[in-house]
Amino acid sequence: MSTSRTDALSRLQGAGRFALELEAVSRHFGALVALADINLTVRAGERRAVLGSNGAGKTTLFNAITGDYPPTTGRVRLFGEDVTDLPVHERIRRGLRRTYQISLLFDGLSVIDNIYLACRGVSRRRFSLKRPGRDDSAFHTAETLLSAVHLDDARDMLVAALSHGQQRQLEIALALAGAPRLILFDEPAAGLSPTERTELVEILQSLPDHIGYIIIEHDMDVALRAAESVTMMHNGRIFKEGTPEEIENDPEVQELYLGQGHG
Ligand SMILES: Nc1ncnc2c1ncn2[C@@H]1O[C@H](COP(=O)(O)OP(=O)(O)OP(=O)(O)O)[C@@H](O)[C@H]1O
Repeated sequence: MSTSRTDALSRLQGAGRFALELEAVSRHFGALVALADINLTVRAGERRAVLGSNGAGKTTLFNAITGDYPPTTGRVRLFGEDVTDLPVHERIRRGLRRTYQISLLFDGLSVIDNIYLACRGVSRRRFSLKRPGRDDSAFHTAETLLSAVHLDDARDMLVAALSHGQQRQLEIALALAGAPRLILFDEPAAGLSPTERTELVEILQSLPDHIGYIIIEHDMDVALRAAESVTMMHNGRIFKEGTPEEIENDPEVQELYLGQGHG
C-alpha cells in the first residue's frame, strides 16, 4: 500500500468509525442456513475481498448488508448507525452501493447517458422539470466518472455495442454516482479476459481513498491485488481472515480453495 494511501486511511479511521459492522448475523432460507453467526467489521476506506466456493454465502452476505434479504437474526451497522431495520434505499442514502452479477445497464442508451442518468438519479434536482443544460453539474460528474473507469474512448457508444469488460467498467461508474462510501462489488471480474482483469484492478486501486469496498471474487489473483484484507467464507461461516499474503500462504485455505478447482 502506498504511503499516501496509508496516511489517508489513518485520517479516515482516526474518526473512529467503522464503515460496516455485522454482529452475529444469520440468514435462513427455510431449513437452509445460508449465513451463520457472522461477525465482521470493515474500517472506513478499507478494501476487503470475500472469497469462498459456490454456495459459501457470499451473495447472501451482500444481501444482508444491503437489506435486499435482511438477516434472520443479528444486527447490521453502517458508519456507526444501526440499519438492520432500514429499507434498501435508506442504506443507499447513507452511502452504500452495490453491483450485481447480472447487468442492470440501459442497452439502448450511450455510455455517457447511462452515467448521466445515474448521476441525475441521486441528485437533489432529479424532479426538476427544467430540461438539463450543459451546465448541469450532473454532466460534469458524469464526465469525471467516465474517465475514472477508463471509458473515455467509448463515451458515445451504445451499451449494447460494448465489450463485456467495458460493460463491467460502466457498472462501476454507476456505483460511483452520488457520494458512495462503501461499495459492494459482486464478482466484477466474472467473464473478463486477463487484460480486462488487469484494467479492472487498476480502476479499483485508483478509486478515491475515502471509498471503501468489499469485492466478491472467484479469481484469487484479482482479489488479492484489489484488496488489503481478505475474508474467506465456507458453508455460511467465516473460515479465515487476514492480509492477502496470509490468506495466500495459509495451508488450510490452499487445501480448501485448490481442492475445489479454483486458483
Ligand atoms: N433466495 C434464496 N432462496 C433460497 N436459498 C437461497 C437464496 N439465496 C441463496 N440461497 C442459498 O444460500 C446458500 C448460499 O448462497 P449464496 O448465493 O449466498 O452463495 P455464494 O457464496 O454467493 O455462491 P456463488 O459463488 O455460487 O454465487 C446456497 O445454498 C443458496 O442456494
